[in-house]
Amino acid sequence: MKNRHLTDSFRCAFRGIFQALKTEKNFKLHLLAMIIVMLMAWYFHLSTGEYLVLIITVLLVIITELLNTAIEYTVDLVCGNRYSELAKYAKDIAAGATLLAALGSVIIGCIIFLPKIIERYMG
Ligand SMILES: Nc1ncnc2c1ncn2[C@@H]1O[C@H](COP(=O)(O)OP(=O)(O)OP(=O)(O)O)[C@@H](O)[C@H]1O
Repeated sequence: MKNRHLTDSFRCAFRGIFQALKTEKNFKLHLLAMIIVMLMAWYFHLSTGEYLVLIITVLLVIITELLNTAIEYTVDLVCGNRYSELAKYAKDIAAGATLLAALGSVIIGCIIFLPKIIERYMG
C-alpha cells in the first residue's frame, strides 16, 4: 500500500482533497469564500503584502478544514457509532481549530477590505 513514486503521492493527495470536497459542505463553502476573496483582491488591487497575508489566511482555513475532516474520519474509523468521550474531545477540538482559523480569516478580511470598500463607495 506504500506509494513508490512521487506522482502516486500527488495523486493520493489530490484524491483526498476531492474526497473532502465531495463530502464536506463546510469545505465547499470555504472554497467558494476563497474564490470570492481572490476576486475581491483582484478588484481592489491589493498590494503584494496584502496578497501574501490573504493567501496564507485562506490556506490556513482550507488546511485546518482538511485536517478536521481527516480527524473525523479517523475517529469514526476507530469508534464507529459507539459513544466515546475521547472521540467527542478529538472532534470538538478539531472543529475548534477550524472555527479559530475561519474567525481569524474574517477579521483579517475586514482589516484588509473594509477601508478599501469605505474609500471606494462611501469616501
Ligand atoms: N463517537 C462519538 N462519541 C461522542 N461524541 C461524538 C462522536 N462522534 C461525534 N461526536 C460529537 O458530535 C459532534 C459532531 O460530530 P460529526 O461527526 O457529526 O461532525 P460533523 O458535524 O460532521 O462536523 P463538521 O460539521 O465539522 O463536518 C462532534 O463534534 C462531537 O461533539
